[in-house]
Amino acid sequence: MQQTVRVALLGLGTVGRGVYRILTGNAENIAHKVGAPVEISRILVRDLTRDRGIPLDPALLTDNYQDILDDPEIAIVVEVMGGIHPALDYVMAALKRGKSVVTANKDMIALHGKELFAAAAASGAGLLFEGSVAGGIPIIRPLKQCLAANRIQEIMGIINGTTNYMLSKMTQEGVDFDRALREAQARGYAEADPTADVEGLDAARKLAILASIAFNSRITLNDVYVEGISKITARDIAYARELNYVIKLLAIAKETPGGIEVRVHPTMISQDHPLASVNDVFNAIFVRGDAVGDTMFYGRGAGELPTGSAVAADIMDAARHILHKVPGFIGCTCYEEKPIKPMAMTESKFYIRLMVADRPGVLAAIAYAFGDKEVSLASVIQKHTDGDRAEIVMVTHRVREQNLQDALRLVECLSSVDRIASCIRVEGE
Ligand SMILES: NC(=O)C1=CN([C@@H]2O[C@H](COP(=O)(O)OP(=O)(O)OC[C@H]3O[C@@H](n4cnc5c(N)ncnc54)[C@H](OP(=O)(O)O)[C@@H]3O)[C@@H](O)[C@H]2O)C=CC1
Ligand SMILES: N[C@@H](CC=O)C(=O)O
Ligand code: NA
Repeated sequence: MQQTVRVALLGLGTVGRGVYRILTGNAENIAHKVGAPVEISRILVRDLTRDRGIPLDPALLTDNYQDILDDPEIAIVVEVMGGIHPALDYVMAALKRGKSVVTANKDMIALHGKELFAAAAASGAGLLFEGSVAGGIPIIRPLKQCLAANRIQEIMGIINGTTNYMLSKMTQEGVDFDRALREAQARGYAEADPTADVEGLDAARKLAILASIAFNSRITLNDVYVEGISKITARDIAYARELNYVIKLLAIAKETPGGIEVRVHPTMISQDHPLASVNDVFNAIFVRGDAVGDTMFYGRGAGELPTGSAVAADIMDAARHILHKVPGFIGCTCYEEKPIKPMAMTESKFYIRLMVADRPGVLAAIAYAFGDKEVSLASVIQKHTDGDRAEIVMVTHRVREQNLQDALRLVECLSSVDRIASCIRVEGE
C-alpha cells in the first residue's frame, strides 16, 4: 500500500460530519479501493469550542485556513462550508497551489465554475463536485462520463430535497408550510438561508450546473427561470388531488430549435407520472440522450450521509489521481455557446385558480378573455364560497407562456374577478 493521502475539510456541519463519519468508519474499505489510506489531517471551522457530536481529536480543528493551505502534506481540500466568500477564495488558493478540491457547493460552481475549472486546469489539480447536485445521487459523473457519447436532449427532475420533503409533508399529512420547513431544517436538508430552497434558487443553481454539462454550453443562474414553492397553498394541493395531479418543484432543461429551455417552478404532474411517487428527501432526475434513450437517477438528494457518500467518493477519485500522478478529472466541457430560449416562448398546460363574483356571465367573460389570446380551456371547476363569491379552477390546453400571461392580464382587469389566486404549470402529459 502506498503512503497516506492527506485531506483537509473546510467545514464540519451536516455534510462535513457525514464525510468525516464515512472516511473514518469505512477507512479500511476505502484504503483498499484507493490503494492507500485516506486520512483527515485538518478541519477548518468557525467555532473551535462547539461540541461536534462525533468522536474527534480537537487538535484536528483550526479556525485559520493558512494552516491548511501552507501544509504541503495536505493534497486534497474538501470545501463543505458553503456560500461564496470565503469559500471561493479558499478553493482558488488551494487549486493554485496544486491541491485537488472536492466541493458540494452548488452556489460557487454555478456562479464561478468557469474560472475554477481554468484554475484547476492550469495547475493540474482535480476539481470534483458530485455532492453539489442531488446529494447522494450519482449524476455529475454519469453525465460527464457514462452518457458522454450522447447528445443530451432533456433533463427533468426533482433536485431539491428540502422542498420535496415539504411538499410531501404538506400533501400527505396536511402539515403547514412553516412546520414542514422547520422539520426539513432540523434534518439538515436546508441551506443556511432556506430562502434558497423555498424560492427555487438552490434547484436553479443545480439545474444550471446540469444543463451546462448536458448541453456543452455555459448556463448561469440568471439564465434559469425560477419560481419557488412559497405561494403553494393547501387549497391548490387539494385541487391537484381532485384533478389527479400532485405538485412538485420541477427543474426542466431541454434543447429545442428555439434555444435551451431552463426553468424551475412548481408543477402539477399526473399521479401516474414516475416523478409523482418521489417523496420526502428523495430526488429523481430523468435524462434523455439521443443514443441511450431515457434514463432515470433516484436517491436521497440531501442529508449528512447521502451527501457525504458523494463527497467521499470524489475524495477517493482525487486520491487515486494523485497516487497515479494523472490529472484524471474531466474539466470544462462548455465548448459551444447556445442561445437561451426566452421563458415567454416556452409552452405548458396551466392550472389557474380565480376568486370571482358569483353572478351570471362571469365564466363567459373569463372564457372570452382566454379565447382572445388563443388560450383554450381543457376543464373548468366552479365552486361556491361564502356569500356572493365563487372560486373557479381551470386547466388549459398546451399554450405558449406569452399568450397565457397576456390572457391573465385581461382576466385580472375584469370587474367580476377579485384576484388570480394561483397559476401553476402542468407538465408530463
Ligand atoms: N445539507 C445538505 O444536505 C447538503 C448541503 N450541500 C452543500 O454543502 C455545503 C455545506 O452544507 P452544510 O453542511 O449543510 O452546512 P452547515 O451550515 O451545516 O455547515 C457549514 C460548516 O462550515 C463551517 N464554516 C462556514 N463558514 C465558515 C468560515 N467562514 N470559516 C470557517 N468555517 C466555516 C461551519 O463552521 P461552524 O460549525 O464552526 O459554524 C460549519 O461547520 C453547502 O455548500 C451546501 O449547499 C450539498 C448537498 C446537500
Ligand atoms: N438544500 C439542499 C441540500 C442539497 O443540495 C436541498 O434541500 O436539496
Ligand atoms: Na450527486
